[in-house]
Amino acid sequence: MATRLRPRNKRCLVVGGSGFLGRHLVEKLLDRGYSVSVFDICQNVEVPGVAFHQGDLCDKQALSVALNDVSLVFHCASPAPGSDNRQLFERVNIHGTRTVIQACVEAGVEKLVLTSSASVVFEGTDIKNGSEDLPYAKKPIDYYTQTKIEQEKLVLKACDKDKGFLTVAIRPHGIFGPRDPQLVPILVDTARRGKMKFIIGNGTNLVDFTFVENVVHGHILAAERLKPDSPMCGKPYHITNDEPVRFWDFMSEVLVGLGYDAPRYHLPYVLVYGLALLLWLLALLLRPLVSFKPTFTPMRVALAGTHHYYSCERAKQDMGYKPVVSLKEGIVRTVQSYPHLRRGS
Ligand SMILES: NC(=O)C1=CN([C@@H]2O[C@H](COP(=O)(O)OP(=O)(O)OC[C@H]3O[C@@H](n4cnc5c(N)ncnc54)[C@H](O)[C@@H]3O)[C@@H](O)[C@H]2O)C=CC1
Ligand SMILES: CC(C)CCC[C@@H](C)[C@H]1CC[C@H]2C3=C(CC[C@]12C)[C@@]1(C)CCC(=O)C[C@@H]1CC3
Repeated sequence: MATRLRPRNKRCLVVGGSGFLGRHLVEKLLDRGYSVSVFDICQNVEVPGVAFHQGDLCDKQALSVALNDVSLVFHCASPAPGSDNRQLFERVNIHGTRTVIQACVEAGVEKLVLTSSASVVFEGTDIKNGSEDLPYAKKPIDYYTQTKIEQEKLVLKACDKDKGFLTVAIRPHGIFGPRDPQLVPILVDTARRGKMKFIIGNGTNLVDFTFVENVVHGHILAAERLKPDSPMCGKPYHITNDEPVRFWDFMSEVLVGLGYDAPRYHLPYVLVYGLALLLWLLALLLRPLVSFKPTFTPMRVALAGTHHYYSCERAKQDMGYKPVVSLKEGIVRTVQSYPHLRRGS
């Protein structure tokens, strides 16, 4: 069907559509017959049939051009969580999201689906089968989490049935899959530097890792089920694989799949967390003189040594969500997609 003939509710814009999740979302939307445009600060590849708008989401004018005749917006742009740049996070995740909301309202967009994060409730201590009713983290563990909280609040508060502007937030956790720029590449880099020999803590902590196609499925379901009379308006939803796994079993499976040794020796969690905190402080203090980025940040150590898995019961009930790819299958497909990261290549 020619783009201009598609019904208005099938015309969408993916803000952050050049990123890992964004590109998978764009591909699935195209498969499902949507007319798709992308707005991103950078263009990694050209996707046939997709109009690309290059710009910063803090620039309302640039956004407005991209929003012309669009009724559905997915906002999945964010600076990389590994960055330590507080100003960048505040500018993009808070002020930028405010700009996205304003531009959407002015352009007459009907639905805004935000990619939030399950980490908005994570404070570095155990979460077991956490529901969406958990309070936001009072002491967010880093600037990324702090600004994701503010971003989610802004989007959910903007939901206004009377004005015909509906919003919803998807909270994925530990997304992995082909083309992921962080989880597998960081893991392999750490292994290649001989630093993946140790298990932090006793190794029994359960976490969620979510295959990217399940996250995409959750976003599209949310967009399609979001209606003025649905319970979804202005609500957050966990989207996971619904198969919590031991953090260190998951890491080991990926490492072994790529030809590396699984970590074996245990280190006490408190010791590693303390060291990571010390290194982080040192990096902060020395920043004007020398710049170094520790691999084991307090956030990563906390994620590696605690339970953090979430219930997606609400998504099942309100939007009929069910993962479409199992964890086992997701790991196989992910490992196959990284031939260049195999040991010896
Ligand atoms: N990767 C993960 O495990 C998880 C990710 N998320 C969220 O999912 C979303 C997507 O994450 P990923 O695809 O992993 O990240 P990514 O880094 O691959 O993609 C983010 C995209 O946003 C774009 N972007 C950044 N700043 C921008 C700006 N000022 N204006 C326009 N575009 C801008 C980037 O160019 C990039 O293409 C993010 O909101 C992230 O917070 C949530 C939970 C887990
Ligand atoms: C060096 C090792 C101890 C850990 C290597 C793997 C990590 C890079 C990843 C394990 C869990 C991942 C994760 C995220 C990023 C990559 C990991 C830390 C997020 C912080 C990405 C953004 C979110 O919203 C939450 C994610 C939680 C899990």
